[in-house]
Amino acid sequence: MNAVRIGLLGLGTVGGGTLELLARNGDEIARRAGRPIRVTHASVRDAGRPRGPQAANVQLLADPFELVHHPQIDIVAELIGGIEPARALVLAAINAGKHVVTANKALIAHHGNEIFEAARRAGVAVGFEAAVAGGIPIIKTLREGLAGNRIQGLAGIINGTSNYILTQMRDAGLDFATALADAQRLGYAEADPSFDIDGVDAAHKLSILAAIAFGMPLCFDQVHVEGIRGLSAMDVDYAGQLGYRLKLLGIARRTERGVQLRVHPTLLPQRHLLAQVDGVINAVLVDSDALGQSLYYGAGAGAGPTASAVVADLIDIARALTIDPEHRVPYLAFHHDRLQALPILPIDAVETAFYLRLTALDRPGVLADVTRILADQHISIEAILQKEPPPGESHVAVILLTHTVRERAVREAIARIEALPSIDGRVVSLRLDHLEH
Ligand SMILES: NC(=O)C1=CN([C@@H]2O[C@H](COP(=O)(O)OP(=O)(O)OC[C@H]3O[C@@H](n4cnc5c(N)ncnc54)[C@H](O)[C@@H]3O)[C@@H](O)[C@H]2O)C=CC1
Ligand SMILES: N[C@@H](CC=O)C(=O)O
Ligand code: NA
Repeated sequence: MNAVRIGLLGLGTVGGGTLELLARNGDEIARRAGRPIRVTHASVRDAGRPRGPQAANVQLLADPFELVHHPQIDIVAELIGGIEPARALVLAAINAGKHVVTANKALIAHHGNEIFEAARRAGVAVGFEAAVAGGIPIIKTLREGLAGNRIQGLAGIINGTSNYILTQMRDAGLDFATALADAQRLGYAEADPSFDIDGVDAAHKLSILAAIAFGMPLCFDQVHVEGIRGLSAMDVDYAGQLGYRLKLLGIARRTERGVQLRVHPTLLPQRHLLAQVDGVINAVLVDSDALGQSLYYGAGAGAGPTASAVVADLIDIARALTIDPEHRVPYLAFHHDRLQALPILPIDAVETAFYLRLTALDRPGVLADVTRILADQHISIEAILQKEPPPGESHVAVILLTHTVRERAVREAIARIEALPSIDGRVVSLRLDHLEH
């Protein structure tokens, strides 16, 4: 049978890994797909850069638009990243009748609705498994493996770079900047690493997961986003002393009042499976009614793991080339005309437990003032840790863990606590979750 011909846009970490994997496992891939899958063309920004031996038989095109219109290409793999020109290239490929595979979560989160609509009109397929949690087949799992379930929620570590940084800070005592530089060197970070550390990349991925899990259009703009940039080693340490670990979580949960969509650092009990997920590894915990809780774990970034997902999509499309497009698995798992625009809860209305760290004058009565304010807001306390002041210091660190409470109540309490003359500076607040539902 004729080979399926691939045009690669970008030969960086993921493009290079894809080329390498297709070459390494070519025979088995052909047996699975029913025909060989061959990269025939690639478009790169720097044509003069030396490429590996796998690129020897690949024709390099300077103009990526020439590639997407090339008559001898069946599937275009967009692996350059960013919004433009990626969006224009993907839409041009679709309109030229090409199938598309992309690892670009920013593109799908912002323009997925438009891209899927264009693909539906053109009768072509768009694969984006690599866009969420790298090599973990989480999109296939939600769309196909759990298709019989009602999915109530999911929580995941879905940014490898920030998890790598948190792990290196905790275990190797590295500072933030050194750990980030390592993640960049290892090919985990985005071209603009602020996307990783400010939670934006995780929010891109969360919006994709939520759309697929709940059957709603993509709504990235409604995700509440906080990253790890402001975390201090002190809070990582205190969390540990209280039996918790800090992780950047993406959480999507259906409640009676609306859908929670949020990315923020979260304290997790040390014994929780997600608390054990370290380094570049990602994991997604899914709550669904028939199966119960299930956990998906694996490398969330890097050349090989991401190529694993890209190549799986290429094989899926190669297998489906003979199938009527109307009968393919829907992009967002639910039929496109059956998506529901569910209300998204503002973060003020979300209920969760909290870790609060305050710097207080070491004087009788201060703690009583604080607990009175919390009681006024109906916030009950689960644990208190008070550190001895260092010699000569007049202030102590006090850490409070609360029971579950409405976010608005905590914000009001924090404002009143910060106004107390006996409290120094800002109150550090981090959400805490046992993820038991
Ligand atoms: N690195 C990783 O672990 C993962 C990356 N991704 C996504 O995969 C995509 C690619 O990421 P990486 O390979 O890490 O980036 P990269 O920066 O290593 O590679 C991108 C390549 O595209 C080339 N490029 C940029 N603009 C171009 C243009 N107009 N025409 C042709 N080539 C162009 C660049 O020269 C570069 O070689 C991004 O969307 C990223 O978010 C997804 C999952 C994991
Ligand atoms: N920068 C991302 C790459 C994979 O999506 C990450 O660190 O997870
Ligand atoms: Na994936």
